[in-house]
Amino acid sequence: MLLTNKCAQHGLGMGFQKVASLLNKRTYSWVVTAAGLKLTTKTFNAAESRGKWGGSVPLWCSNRYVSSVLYPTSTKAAATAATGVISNYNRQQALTLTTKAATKRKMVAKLTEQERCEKLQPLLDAGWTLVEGRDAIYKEFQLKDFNQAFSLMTGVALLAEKINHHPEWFNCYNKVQVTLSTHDVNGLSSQDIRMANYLEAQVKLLN
Ligand SMILES: C[C@H](O)[C@H](O)[C@H]1CNC2=NC(N)=NC(=O)C2=N1
Repeated sequence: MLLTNKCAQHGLGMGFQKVASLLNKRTYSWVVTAAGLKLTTKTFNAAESRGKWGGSVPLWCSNRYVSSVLYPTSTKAAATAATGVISNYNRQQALTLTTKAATKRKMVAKLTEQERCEKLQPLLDAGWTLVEGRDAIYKEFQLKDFNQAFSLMTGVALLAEKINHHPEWFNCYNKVQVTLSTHDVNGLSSQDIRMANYLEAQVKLLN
């Protein structure tokens, strides 16, 4: 479960990263709920939390909503900062995170204009097209037969799971129609470039 990029966009990524890196402290006084941050008197000691949940600190995330995150009392400033950010943050947005993933996950952001020139243009030259009304790219691949089409899709599926980035696609016999966009940033990101380049490379190997 990872911090979504919407959080990073609103600066929550920083707040959470700061707080997340402190989540190994011993006592807590703030709780994040799906409705936002609230004060709590709960205290955990690291030994108990480690024993009880296995990880260093429990993060109660169900599906895509944080039901509670406990902040260290000694960092009320950080929690206040996070509170401040969360209070400005549309609470209806889904957010899921873990301490490890929150600190490690590389936040993807929408492609900049420069990146679009440098990284997107070569794909457009290779036959990808911009999707009308969306910040997304599309290409139809025609393979030799269904077997080739499906082996291409298998490779993409493995990559998708590895980088946690999934295509929108349709397959009919030897055709694979692919649309790429990053839902978390509502547009194109480096993840889409990476997946498109992977597709281009795989198709070259198959043909
Ligand atoms: C919760 C999960 O990590 C996110 O929804 C991932 C999954 N796969 C994804 N795939 C795509 N194309 N865009 C995303 O923003 C995305 N986000």
